[in-house]
Amino acid sequence: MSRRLAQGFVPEPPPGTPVVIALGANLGDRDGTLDAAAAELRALPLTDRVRVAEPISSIAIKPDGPDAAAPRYLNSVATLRTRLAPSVLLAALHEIEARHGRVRAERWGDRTLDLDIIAYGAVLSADPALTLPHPRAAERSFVLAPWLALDPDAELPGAGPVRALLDRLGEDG
Ligand SMILES: Nc1ncnc2c1ncn2[C@@H]1O[C@H](COP(=O)(O)OP(=O)(O)OP(=O)(O)O)[C@@H](O)[C@H]1O
Ligand SMILES: Nc1nc2c(c(=O)[nH]1)N=C(CO)CN2
Repeated sequence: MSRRLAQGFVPEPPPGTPVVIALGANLGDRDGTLDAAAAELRALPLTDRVRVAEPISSIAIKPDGPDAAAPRYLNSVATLRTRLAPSVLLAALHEIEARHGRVRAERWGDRTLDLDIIAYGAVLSADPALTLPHPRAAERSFVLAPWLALDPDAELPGAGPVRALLDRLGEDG
């Protein structure tokens, strides 16, 4: 045994990768579902420093644009550190979605819970099964606004400061 271990030195685990997750819900008890999902993120193995933004209400965006007839969304963002690999984290998020009755039918259809990985450290991936950063994050004020509220210095890898991205969306209406 090394002298440091013999002296009771317990090494810190590696700190993990900073990850940003978007949460959205527009069916059912949206508040309750987001609260439960936040608790489930806090309970993930090898994961700590989970912070969750105050949810915002947003109009449903459908493939043809904003849809005032669809139920409004509650959206939030969580930041955390994890030592789970990206694919393992995505599988865990799909399990959480499934526990909340998520059904995948039409594209951008109404849903009880959606969990997307917005960024996993500075990892860039074009894999359709897990594209990083999330390819539509920079266009989504319902992602950028709660993220900025959690972290005023947030940066979307490859796209720049979240504050500037959000300002740009504001100018476009
Ligand atoms: N960064 C990512 N986060 C979550 N899922 C992703 C990501 N990149 C690719 N995917 C893949 O996208 C598939 C569809 O995900 P999902 O049903 O949540 O899409 P969506 O929420 O309807 O649309 P959008 O991707 O525009 O938010 C998932 O099965 C997953 O494999
Ligand atoms: N307001 C809002 N609209 C959406 C959302 C969402 O989370 N919030 N998610 C979508 C697909 O992920 C499609 N449209």
